Amino acid sequence: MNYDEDMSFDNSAVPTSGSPRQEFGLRLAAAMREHGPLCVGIDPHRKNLHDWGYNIDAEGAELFSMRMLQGAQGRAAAVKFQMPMFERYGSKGYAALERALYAARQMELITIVDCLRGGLPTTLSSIADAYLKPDGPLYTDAITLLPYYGFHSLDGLVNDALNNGCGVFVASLTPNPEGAHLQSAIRQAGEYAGQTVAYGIAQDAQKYNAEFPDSMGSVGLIIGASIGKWMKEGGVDPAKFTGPILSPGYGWQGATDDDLKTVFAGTHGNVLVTVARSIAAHGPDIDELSKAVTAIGDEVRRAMDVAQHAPHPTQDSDSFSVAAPAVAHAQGTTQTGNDASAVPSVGAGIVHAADAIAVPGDAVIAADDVEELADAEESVGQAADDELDEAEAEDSQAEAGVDASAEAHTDAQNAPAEANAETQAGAQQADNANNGAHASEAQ
Ligand SMILES: O=C(O)c1cc(=O)[nH]c(=O)n1[C@@H]1O[C@H](COP(=O)(O)O)[C@@H](O)[C@H]1O
Repeated sequence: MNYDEDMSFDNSAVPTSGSPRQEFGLRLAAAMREHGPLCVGIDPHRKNLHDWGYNIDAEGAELFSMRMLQGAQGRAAAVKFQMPMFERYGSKGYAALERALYAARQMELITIVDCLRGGLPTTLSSIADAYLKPDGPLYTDAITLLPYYGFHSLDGLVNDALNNGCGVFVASLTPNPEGAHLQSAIRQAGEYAGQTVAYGIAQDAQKYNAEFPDSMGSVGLIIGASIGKWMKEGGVDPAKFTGPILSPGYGWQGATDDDLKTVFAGTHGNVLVTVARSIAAHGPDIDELSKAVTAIGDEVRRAMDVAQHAPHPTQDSDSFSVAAPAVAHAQGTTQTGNDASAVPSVGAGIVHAADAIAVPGDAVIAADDVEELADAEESVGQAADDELDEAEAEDSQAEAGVDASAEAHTDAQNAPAEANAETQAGAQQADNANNGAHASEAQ
């Protein structure tokens, strides 16, 4: 089946550029149409660096990134950098991330920096300056955000992102069990009183996307691929969201093709599936990484193709119709040439917490099942926690072992030389990208 022909958002019918506020969604949709819905997670975790025989330092993180980028180039729509895994090395780590971002842009990969920031508007304006402005040191296409000061605490940053042609992904229903407990809590007051925390987040994000109803928006959500059991409690229906959805959890964290098909049934070609460790496990050989990106990309593409053609999981008549967005259009910009007839009608509301969601391939989640599901989730959560503890323990051992024996370890001895060579290649790309950036600034 030709994925291109089956994108629910026929973005070939909309301009590839238009209002800056539309730009990230359009660029990401075009990249997903060309390369499929995979986002390669670049997580230079100490265990990954150790397994690849690299030093656990900024140089190791940069070398790791350059190899992951080469595996992803031309095979995946986007890459996502796990920012704290660079930050841990201080200024050298930031410099490594800056160079990796430049290299990724030169490779025409959409970049997301996973910094999961949140806070009050004054704090966030500095985050926008760092990441979302063309002259920012860590300029990227999109960043991830936490909305737990309230979604509107993010409005200034979201507008900065949109006005600069960038996007954001706001955590909504994350795959960790405690996250589900928090995010499915019922709000006591305010606009969304009586509905879940996650519902209000999704609804507020959707208001921005309603600005461009005929194409994928630029304000995204993070919805874990393994949250099937929590969809009813969470009160968020991914099929009614028209911005991009960044979905971690596939592969290493246990989510399968069936989970993707279930959780994202009826979505619109707007789900970007992040995979990090299941790809890194094939490194450091670039051919092997490339093959892994292609193979996992194909799996994810097939699953999402089924998902987006699955019947909409809920037909609630009380669907919310999203009010006109309370955001201003960028001055002097216009939206042109959208062919609304080429795009299916997309309900812009997000399902109410009390509405049941019929999950294809699974049972309709009924109220009676909730207790049973909660028990099941606890055991899954415990298993996941145990696995994480084990991984952490393994990581500490690995790090202790590597740190102690770094000088004697043959691989570790080889790594810096290789790191230098590749870092120079990355730096060269960064220089070229810099030159390009300066050239375009000069124009
Ligand atoms: O922000 C994220 O992307 C994220 C949010 C979340 O709730 N869970 C989650 O796993 N992630 C990230 O998604 C990636 C998943 O990596 P793997 O589990 O190795 O494929 C990692 O970079 C995680 O930090």
